Amino acid sequence: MSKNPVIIFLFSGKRKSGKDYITDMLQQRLDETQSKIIRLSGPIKRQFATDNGLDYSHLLTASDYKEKYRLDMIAWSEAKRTQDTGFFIRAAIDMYEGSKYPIWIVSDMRRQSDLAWFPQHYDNIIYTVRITASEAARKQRGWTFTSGVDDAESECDLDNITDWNQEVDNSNCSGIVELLDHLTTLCNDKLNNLQ
Ligand SMILES: Nc1ncnc2c1ncn2[C@@H]1O[C@H](COP(=O)(O)OP(=O)(O)OP(=O)(O)O)[C@@H](O)[C@H]1O
Repeated sequence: MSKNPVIIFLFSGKRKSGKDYITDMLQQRLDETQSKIIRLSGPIKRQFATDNGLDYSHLLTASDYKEKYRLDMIAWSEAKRTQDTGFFIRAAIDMYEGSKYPIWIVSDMRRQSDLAWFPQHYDNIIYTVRITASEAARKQRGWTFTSGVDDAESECDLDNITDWNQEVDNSNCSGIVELLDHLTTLCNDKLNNLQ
């Protein structure tokens, strides 16, 4: 039976806080045969694109295209999730072939229900990271407050959670190397324990 995963990183943060930026850097540091970025939004975007005749690859980029459809995607996915809280999580693990990789990097945690699901199914191997950034930094990266998006549950549901394993300010690059060093050490410890 597969022992995968041995560690799961759950990243969250407001829009343009730098989740993709940091999780990409983390994966570049790790052996790509050992780690996989899992985007919970992946199957949402794929299915939404199929159902609405849209370009799936465009929805994945930090583009105006993604922003244009964000509201509709949120409403559609909320309805699915209400029926089954684990629906998109299981679909994402499947889509990114999680069972092949010991290290999972979930880059877009947005809801308390997602945060509750992982320890229920993968106890003791979860490490949560909250990325923060000042509004000024986020604006510089292209963020503008959008009603219906920035005040929606998908953006605010984790705002009052405080018990993250680690919280990092990504307003500038000062804390990133230290974070990546620490996470890489955690991964190596876990992988060494397997041998
Ligand atoms: N520390 C940093 N230094 C320089 N550029 C950064 C930094 N962090 C993020 N960026 C840039 O800011 C932009 C937004 O970052 P990113 O896409 O990682 O945010 P996100 O939190 O994943 O956003 P969203 O929730 O909208 O997908 C990207 O162009 C990224 O390259």
